[in-house]
Order: sequence, then structure tokens, then C-alpha cells
Amino acid sequence: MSNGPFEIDVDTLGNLRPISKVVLSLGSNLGDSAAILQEAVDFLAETPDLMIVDVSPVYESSLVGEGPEQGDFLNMVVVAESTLEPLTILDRCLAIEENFGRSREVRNGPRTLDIDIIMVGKRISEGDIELPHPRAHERAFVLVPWHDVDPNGEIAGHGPIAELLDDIDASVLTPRRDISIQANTGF
Ligand SMILES: Nc1ncnc2c1ncn2[C@@H]1O[C@H](COP(=O)(O)OP(=O)(O)OP(=O)(O)O)[C@@H](O)[C@H]1O
Ligand SMILES: Nc1nc2c(c(=O)[nH]1)N=C(CO)CN2
Repeated sequence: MSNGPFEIDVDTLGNLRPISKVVLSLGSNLGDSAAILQEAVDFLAETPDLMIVDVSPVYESSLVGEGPEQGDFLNMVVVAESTLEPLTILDRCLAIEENFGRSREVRNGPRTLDIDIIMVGKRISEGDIELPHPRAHERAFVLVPWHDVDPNGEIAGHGPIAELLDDIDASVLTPRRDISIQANTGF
């Protein structure tokens, strides 16, 4: 899959809307994380004008970066196609996070659900959203699952994820083959 926009959609008013590749990183380390990830993917699949192309395997890892003592994360990546604007996708992701009672009281604290927007086509930072996600290129919990389902993926400004993987320690991740998240698109 290219990084798009690579196709055009025509809406009911006849407007042309570019279809962009969207990559999302989902993480959870509070509550029943496997069930939360499945429900989050279900909510994403119900989003109008966003079509899930693939969901990755799930990996477990300890907190990357600064933060209080907390449980290990489950992480996965969703690859989709969408005509939505990045800020509309962000609003939808924040609403899905809130549905699981996501709290931001403790900075970098444990979270029921975190959805990071890794990229929307070749779009770059605009307003309240940083694109591509500024830390995605150095995060094993993003690059490894993404590469599993999209080996030719690229991050604008950083290059092919297959090459970025050479610079990270993937051994920090434990594959959770006992957990399988499905994209139930209803078709
Ligand atoms: N690409 C992006 N994906 C998600 N949120 C973004 C993005 N760019 C900017 N934001 C803003 O940053 C906020 C995300 O803050 P949050 O507390 O979830 O960060 P985090 O996921 O804990 O840390 P990190 O940004 O290192 O992944 C969102 O509310 C949103 O307004
Ligand atoms: N292992 C792991 N570490 C993290 C994660 C995460 O999802 N998994 N998310 C972060 C902020 O988004 C910071 N650190």
C-alpha cells in the first residue's frame, strides 16, 4: 500500500475527496486490555468514511519513556483508509478513548486506552495535531506490529519502517499470540 492520497472518492454532493492511508497505534495497560483493544477496533470499524484495511498482532511491553510505576502495555496497530480530515479522526479517537474512561490526571500514567494517530497520508502537522506522530519512528511497539501487516509502510520524513526497525530493539516486545483482535467490519 502506498502512503497516499492515492485514490479519490466522490461524495453525494459530487465533491472529490482524496482517500488517505491512516495508521493508528492503540495501547492499553489498565483494565481488561485485550477486551478494550477489541472494542476500540469495533468502534473504529463503525466510524463513517473510515475503512479498516488490517489489524496487527498484539504485543506486550513495559512502559517506554518516563512515567510512574505501572503495568505492562498491550499494543497493536490499525491500518485504514479514510477521506476524513486528520482533526476529525483525532476527535473520533479521543471520543473512543473517553468511552473507556481514559483519564489524563496523571501525566504518562496508566491508561485504559490510548490511540495515537501515526500518519494520515503524507499530511504534516496542522493545528492541534502532530503528523506524522513525532515519536512513532523510534517506538518498537508501533513499528513492529505495523511492519507485520504493512511491510512496505513508510513514515514521511523518516523513511521505510523496514529500515527504521534496524535501529530499534524489538526484543523489548513479547508477542501475545494468545490474543487475536478482529476487524469486524459488518460485511
Ligand atoms: N498524532 C497525534 N495522535 C494523537 N494525539 C495527538 C497527535 N498529535 C497531537 N495530539 C494531541 O496530543 C494529545 C495526546 O496526548 P496523550 O496524553 O494521549 O499523549 P500520549 O499518547 O500519552 O503521549 P505520546 O504523544 O508520547 O504518545 C491528544 O489529546 C491530541 O490533542
Ligand atoms: N510500552 C508502551 N510504552 C508507552 C506507550 C505504549 O502504548 N506502550 N505509550 C506511551 C504514550 O503514548 C508511552 N509509552
